[in-house]
Amino acid sequence: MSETESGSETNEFESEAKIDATSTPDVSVEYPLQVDGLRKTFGGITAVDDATFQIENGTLTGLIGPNGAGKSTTFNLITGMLKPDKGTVTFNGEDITGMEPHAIANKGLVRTFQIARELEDMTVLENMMLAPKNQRGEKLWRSVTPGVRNDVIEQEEELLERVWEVLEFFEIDHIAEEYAGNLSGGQRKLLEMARALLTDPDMLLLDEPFAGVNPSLEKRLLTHIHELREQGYTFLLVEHDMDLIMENCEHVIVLHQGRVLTEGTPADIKSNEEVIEAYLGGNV
Ligand SMILES: Nc1ncnc2c1ncn2[C@@H]1O[C@H](COP(=O)(O)OP(=O)(O)OP(=O)(O)O)[C@@H](O)[C@H]1O
Repeated sequence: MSETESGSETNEFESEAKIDATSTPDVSVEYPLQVDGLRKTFGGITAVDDATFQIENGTLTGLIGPNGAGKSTTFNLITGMLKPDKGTVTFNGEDITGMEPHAIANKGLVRTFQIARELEDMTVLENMMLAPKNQRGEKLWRSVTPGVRNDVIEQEEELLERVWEVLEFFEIDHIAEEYAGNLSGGQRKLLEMARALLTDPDMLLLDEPFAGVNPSLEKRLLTHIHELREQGYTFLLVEHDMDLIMENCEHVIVLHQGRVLTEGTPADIKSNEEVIEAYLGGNV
């Protein structure tokens, strides 16, 4: 375990940094994400088959299902990495079906991405400065006096301020000068989420964010996710660890063979016979 990870155990993961309220999401939409009749086939395989669900604002929803259930494909369809054969994806009331990933991210629907190899040779701070900023986010650091040369400097300063704010929030400000390639698995996950947050999203899609993360850092990541959820951010989480899903999500959607088998509270899901059967009799 790295010094950072073990050191974090002492402060019980309480982050004092708060994300600036001016950048928190609009909470006026009850169901920001709606997926309706989504279908995707690969040759003879139907990966997603008439999937329909909606995600409530400000919630942490888990998307679960056995291997091959269609979770990753669903994520890819929602975020524009894949185009559906049928069905629609609506975000904040707008049909975003088939839009390009960057256009969807600009709307405030963002997924975390692994740090690309070329970014490993850059520091954490450089990774943050190079994080894609969406148009909404850019407005935050746009100067009030357009056309003046000092604008550029002001924008840079505002961006830097925001970068430090987000680094502090995730408690990785002390490794700002560290090369991304030297980070532990868990620290990389924190950086990935910090980069995603810098795009000023309304909703974050997390695909197995705890894979390869040690328990202490997993707890810290979860603390940050809950803090952000309380501030109004909406999360959709794909995760294989059932206990983690059941303990942390208020709503769970179960995919099976590309369809929504059932959805409900963790208690509903745990006692659902069909779900247990879908997992081949395993403990859910
Ligand atoms: N690019 C592809 N080409 C062909 N088949 C694919 C492709 N992507 C996914 N599939 C198939 O679609 C089905 C759903 O896969 P998907 O990865 O979405 O499931 P998953 O629930 O994310 O699985 P896991 O939990 O194992 O990651 C599987 O049968 C898979 O083999």
